[in-house]
Amino acid sequence: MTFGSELTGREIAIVDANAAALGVTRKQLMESAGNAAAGVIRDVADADDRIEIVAGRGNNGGDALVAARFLGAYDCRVTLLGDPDDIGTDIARENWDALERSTVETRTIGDSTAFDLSDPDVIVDAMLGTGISGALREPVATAAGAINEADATVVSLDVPSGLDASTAALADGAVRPDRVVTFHKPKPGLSELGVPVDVADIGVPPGAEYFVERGDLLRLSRPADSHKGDFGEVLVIGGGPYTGAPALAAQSALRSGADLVRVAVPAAIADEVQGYSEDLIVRPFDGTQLTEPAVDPLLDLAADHDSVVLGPGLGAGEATLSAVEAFLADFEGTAVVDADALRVVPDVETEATLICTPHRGEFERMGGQDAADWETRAENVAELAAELGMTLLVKGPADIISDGKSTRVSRTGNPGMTVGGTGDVLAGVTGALAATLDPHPAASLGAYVTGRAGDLVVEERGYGLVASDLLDRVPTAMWDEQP
Ligand SMILES: NC(=O)C1=CN([C@@H]2O[C@H](COP(=O)(O)OP(=O)(O)OC[C@H]3O[C@@H](n4cnc5c(N)ncnc54)[C@H](O)[C@@H]3O)[C@@H](O)[C@H]2O)[C@@H](O)CC1
Ligand SMILES: [K+]
Repeated sequence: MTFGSELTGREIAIVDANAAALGVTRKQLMESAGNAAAGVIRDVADADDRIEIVAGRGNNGGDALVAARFLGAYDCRVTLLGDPDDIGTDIARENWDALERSTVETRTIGDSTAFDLSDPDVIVDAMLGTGISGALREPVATAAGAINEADATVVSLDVPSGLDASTAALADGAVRPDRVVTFHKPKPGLSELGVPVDVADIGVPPGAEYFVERGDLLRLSRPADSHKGDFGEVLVIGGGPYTGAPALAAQSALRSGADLVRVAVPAAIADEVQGYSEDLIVRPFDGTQLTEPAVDPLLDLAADHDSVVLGPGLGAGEATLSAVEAFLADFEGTAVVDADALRVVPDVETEATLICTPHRGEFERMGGQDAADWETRAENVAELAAELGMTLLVKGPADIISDGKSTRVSRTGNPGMTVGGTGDVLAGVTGALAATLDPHPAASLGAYVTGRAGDLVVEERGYGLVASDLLDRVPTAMWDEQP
């Protein structure tokens, strides 16, 4: 179980980058795509047919340049819409250069008025794929019109040029194909076209969707023009017997990009928590631990935040656990629940969107079945997540993330991270991500980034890390390795 049965443009980019992270390059995928496309074209064309291949400047065009190489036995002409120097990627350019040195007939046109077709029997539409944005621009618009007018069988690669794979919207003047060969997985909008769609396996490694890898960082876009509040406000509710945990979670949330992080802790430890960092905005509630009287004010405070991190350092006192239950019963926002607060989750009825981050022992206490191998454990996590109706992130050598529908595994992290406090860092990172992302991607990236931060520390200093060492590696793990 991984992403959905149809991949949007954004997910395609993530899968692409994850395949590369797993050692299967984009050029290999392009080669497989072009080969698969050639197979469908052979299926459509007669041996003496005239084939016109119209290639765009992106990797969709690149696929067609590979296909042309496989169709050397046919009467084939390749038209590149633009100048070779405009070709967007090195792998497409390399395939263009190879074609130019071969016997395949090629030409380039930049000006749409020059676009003409030689009355072909088959036309291959490889102008735009999942990289489309907006209405068709020249020279694609004119070429698409000519293709639609032609008396030929039209085969579109990946998607008809003009279909936006992220929204399933068809641009005006989009190519109307007789057949589509799409790569790896169907795309939104294809099934509504009413034409045969071949889904070609192009050798994307099965882990590219299953494992959370560097490609998933593409979900994090910090637009340069962002302003305060774009990246969410997080409320950490914790502390009591422990003071470091809520401070760690809060500092992790800040390092993960949250604009504001408030920390609600018992008044008895407020000064101590503030002492960890002046960046924290401490909101004390009466007493030495969380108890019922604090719940209503906390619900009001939580309503002003995009996400809540509930649990770090709260302890498992009877009064505290019933206060946690009371809070969750009335809370309707998004919360990451960690540590002892997890004890009450299976029994509480709540409208809240929950991301629970148990370790394996806490997972079992919540009713999950632990298992030695992570495949079995993954199935059990999916089962409990479906039963409880929430997203589970079960920490372990391999972190397992599931909402009951999609299950993924993050393999970053190392044995040095069993030290206390890394769970608080994970909860804070996940809480910050949950302020702007859906629960499942927030949990997936929370696990990946926290583990990666721990790996960076060990790479630099060897074992002996303490949880606070992770803090200044979180931004590195989030931003410095974007594919
Ligand atoms: N992700 C994957 O798993 C794989 C993807 N591959 C191919 O890569 C394609 C995506 O390639 P790219 O991301 O390079 O993007 P595209 O090749 O879809 O198009 C990008 C180019 O089209 C131009 N363009 C965008 N919108 C336009 C519009 N409205 N009018 C005119 N021009 C427009 C852009 O300026 C850019 O030059 C896929 O559709 C697929 O064919 C394959 O190589 C195989 C593997
Ligand atoms: K296309």
